[in-house]
Amino acid sequence: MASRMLVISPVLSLIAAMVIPCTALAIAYLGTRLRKVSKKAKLSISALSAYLNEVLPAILFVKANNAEFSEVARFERLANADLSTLLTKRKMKAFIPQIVQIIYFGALSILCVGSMAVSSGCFDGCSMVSFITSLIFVVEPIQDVGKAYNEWKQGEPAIERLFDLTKFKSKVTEKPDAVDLGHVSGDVKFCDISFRYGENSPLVLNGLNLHIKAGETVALVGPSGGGKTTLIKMLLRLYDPLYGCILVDNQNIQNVQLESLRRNVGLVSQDISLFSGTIAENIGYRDIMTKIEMEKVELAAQTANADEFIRKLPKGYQTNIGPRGSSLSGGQKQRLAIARALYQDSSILILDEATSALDSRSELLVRQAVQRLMENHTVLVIAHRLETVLMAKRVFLLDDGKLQELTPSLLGSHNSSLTSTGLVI
Ligand SMILES: Nc1ncnc2c1ncn2[C@@H]1O[C@H](COP(=O)(O)OP(=O)(O)OP(=O)(O)O)[C@@H](O)[C@H]1O
Repeated sequence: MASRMLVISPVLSLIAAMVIPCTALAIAYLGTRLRKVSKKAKLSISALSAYLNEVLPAILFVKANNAEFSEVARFERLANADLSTLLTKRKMKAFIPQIVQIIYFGALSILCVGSMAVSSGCFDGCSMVSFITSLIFVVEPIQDVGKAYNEWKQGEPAIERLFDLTKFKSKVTEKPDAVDLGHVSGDVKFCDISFRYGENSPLVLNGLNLHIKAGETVALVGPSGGGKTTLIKMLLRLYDPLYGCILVDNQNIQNVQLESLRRNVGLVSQDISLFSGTIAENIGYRDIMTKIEMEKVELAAQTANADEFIRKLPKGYQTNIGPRGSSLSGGQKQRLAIARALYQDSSILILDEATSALDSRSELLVRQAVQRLMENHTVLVIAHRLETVLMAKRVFLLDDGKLQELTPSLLGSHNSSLTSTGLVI
């Protein structure tokens, strides 16, 4: 098209070419703004993915804390921020070609008037129309539509996957007449529980029976893959058993509201349960959508031996601890997890002991905190250390889907047969 314009009239082509600096200026200005918007869009998408990376691995903990709603709210806030920056970016990207067109049309009008005055008799009306048409076609609106269509097609599979996920229905459902469990004393019975993950998979739990009395601490040990976490998932009703039932204060958990069950059963996972946010928000996690009671937070931190280190932080309880509590040491993270459980004050606690090693002072502080946690609560602890096991009233080995109670004599003698329990001795 450009060569055709040159053939028709080199002078007018030169005048038309003067449009280029104007366009360049406009594009440069819009380009700077687009860069800023793109940077903002990148930050918002990375905030969203950092959030998902943090929350999805801890989904068990989120569910156990009835925190789905608050997490959905947090997700929506970040997703909406991302959507709005993305839309601004898209609008700007679409705006640039429009600006180019407007400048061209403006130039065209001047060109038309000017050329009629200047070039009278130089070339005929047909050439003039042909010249202007060529100029219009230099701008490539169709190419832009093609690009937009390409982008849309690229995003389509991701959107389809997202919609597929929204169609996914949980197998655990709440009965319409499910009752509120109220505040329980903490008596837990596993009655003849059998479970497998898939129809053709082997049984992970096989006719398992266990009665934990209110206020009692029971330790669960066993080799990796023995079914300890699965048993915990059953108690939180993340899965329903294939056979058998679980009773809390003699109520079958399949007949109670999920929210009320998970309010009474707290999960203290000392490894990965912290989120980016302040110390106060992490301890008062259960009230994050309502109002965190600072007095309760501080009391929980004191009992968990965490208050001292928190007060030394730059902003105390309002210090941001970074993704997964990355700015804290292992022992500090564990004490925060315990403080959170104390704040929640569920009658039944599942304590998933951290596997990471601590120095002896931290170990002692954590142990004291765990001991305090065990007072006044029913505790089912997945133990990895002999010291924790020795704090429990009864100890069970879970292997191959079956429970076997371990006698104190076996645990007292640090003998080699303990290696089958998966404990760090
Ligand atoms: N979501 C799942 N889908 C299918 N199989 C699973 C799933 N979760 C666990 N399993 C299988 O169930 C068995 C028991 O796993 P579980 O996580 O309960 O063991 P565990 O005793 O907690 O192990 P560890 O001490 O290593 O955490 C394992 O064989 C595991 O592969």
